[in-house]
Amino acid sequence: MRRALVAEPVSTRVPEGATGVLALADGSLIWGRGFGAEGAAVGEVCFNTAMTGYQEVMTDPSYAAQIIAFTFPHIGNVGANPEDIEAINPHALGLIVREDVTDPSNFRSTQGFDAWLKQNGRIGLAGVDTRALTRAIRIQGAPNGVIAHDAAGRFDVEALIAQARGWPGLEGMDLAKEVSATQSYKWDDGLWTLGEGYAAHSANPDGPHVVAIDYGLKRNILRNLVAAGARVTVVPATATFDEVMAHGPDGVFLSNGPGDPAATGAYAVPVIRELLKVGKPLFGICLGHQLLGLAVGATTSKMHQGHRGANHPVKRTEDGRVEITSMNHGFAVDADSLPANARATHVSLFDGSLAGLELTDAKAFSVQYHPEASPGPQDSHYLFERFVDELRGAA
Ligand SMILES: NC(=O)CC[C@H](N)C(=O)O
Repeated sequence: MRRALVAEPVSTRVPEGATGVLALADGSLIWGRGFGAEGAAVGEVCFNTAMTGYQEVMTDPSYAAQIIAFTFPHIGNVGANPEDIEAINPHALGLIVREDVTDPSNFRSTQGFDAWLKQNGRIGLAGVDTRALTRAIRIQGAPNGVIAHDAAGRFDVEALIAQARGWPGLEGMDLAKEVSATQSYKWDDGLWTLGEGYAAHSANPDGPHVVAIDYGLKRNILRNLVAAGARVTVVPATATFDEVMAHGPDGVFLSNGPGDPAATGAYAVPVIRELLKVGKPLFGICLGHQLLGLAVGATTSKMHQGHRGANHPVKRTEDGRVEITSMNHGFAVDADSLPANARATHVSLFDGSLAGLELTDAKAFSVQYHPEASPGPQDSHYLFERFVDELRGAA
């Protein structure tokens, strides 16, 4: 039987001063101080070990339906700003932290983190022993739970536990089409405010044309494609092969995104297979990598322990070089399921899981990690140049 996160029997009495709680499907209750928005949200509880980038993490659409425990104790102290977001809205449901969020101290801050969370309807829970929570998650896998915040300290804990138990879990869940853009758009159409340096780049009128399929994409991927010299058009997750081709792509980018790749694969894989058939060069990141794997006949599985952080070492099989990478994934392509026309290009040095693949009979490659990661590390930026340079040759 799984070990509960706190000693049994669990008391349902609200401790003095508690204004927030994490209620897990196994009946565990982790009390703390609520911040950000009030309310309750149900999802998968996972942890992230990055020391910086909490705003990027909260707005990364790949975190839809997830509640993130940050292992770094000081979160929120550089406030919030309009530049560090990976999507217009946050997608993570909430966050769990050790220390209370302090007033911001940073020249880039335009708003306190607490106010930003309130404004965006995201719930925080502070004062939690995040080390103990992380150890428990490592042992038992990412549990389902409800994060709740009520300033008056009123909680119906039985109902919260029941809600956590009733949530079906991420396996089998397609979330890509929920977070995707619903209409195509050109990245350089002024929809995004990127600052002066990027305005110059974003024109790239003669650059190769990349059509990016948005399964939940992060802005910084588009910035990196543009910085490498491409013109970029974004299409929705559910775009058909004909819709993708109507934009006249030189190459197609398969984005990151939330949920179970096998579920999203139901509509994404047939499109990717068609693209391979007509010889379109492909580059995939994270969910896009998993979908490319599925498209060539590999399988994906939910990992016991996902990878989420900014210092994950990955070995490049070609030359043994180690890249320090950012990661955020809970599923992986099963290395032993790769077909004969695919080879493993990168391997995680934490657990040996597959971190990159390349087709030997097509111009298509993908990585499980996030080369676009902002803030850093930047070891893997070369992948954007490799893709766009390849398209230049083909354009
Ligand atoms: N960042 C991503 O694209 C995540 C992919 C997938 N949802 C996973 O958790 O593995």
